[in-house]
Amino acid sequence: MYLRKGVYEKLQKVLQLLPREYSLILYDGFRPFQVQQNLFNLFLTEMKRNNPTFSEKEILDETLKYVAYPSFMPDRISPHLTGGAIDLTIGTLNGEPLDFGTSFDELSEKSVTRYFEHHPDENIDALNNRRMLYNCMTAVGFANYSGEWWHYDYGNIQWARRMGEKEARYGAVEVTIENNQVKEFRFQ
Ligand SMILES: C[C@@H](N)C(=O)N[C@H](C)C(=O)O
Repeated sequence: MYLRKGVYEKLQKVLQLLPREYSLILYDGFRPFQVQQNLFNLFLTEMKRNNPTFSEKEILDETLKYVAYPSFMPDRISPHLTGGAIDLTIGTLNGEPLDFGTSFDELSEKSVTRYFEHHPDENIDALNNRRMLYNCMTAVGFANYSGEWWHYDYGNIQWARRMGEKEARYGAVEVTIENNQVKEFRFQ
């Protein structure tokens, strides 16, 4: 997995804040454009299959809650293309994920970070675990995407907007891929 150095350093700080019996499980970091595009198409197809009565617009609007549109445009860069976005959870020291109330990437309203704040009786463990991740991540400077409890940003345009920063620190990263390996990075 590739990440911006600043993101990696902040994750080290998060590990120091977490109670000693826990670890961080990293699901996804930097994504090349092609990967974002494939993910977007996969989610769109899944959304269509799950909601056969939805209009094209409803399918698109719902899909965009769970995956960013693949874009290099500076004011709407997909966050994972910058290396400044991380999808993660908290696990035991054996790498077993704690209960966060949904699986990673679940297409469900329960994936909204604050869902259990409004439904605490449904799953108090998930509520507390989401709070633990949120508090540790925001304490070191990450900003959460409110639609997904596992997605945090640092340094990209989404982070800058949520934090009231004048500008992003990280733009998009383009890569050349050969034989499924990254051969060259180009920083915008
Ligand atoms: C696909 C999911 N893990 C994700 O990363 N969603 C956000 C919104 C994204 O694509 O940036």
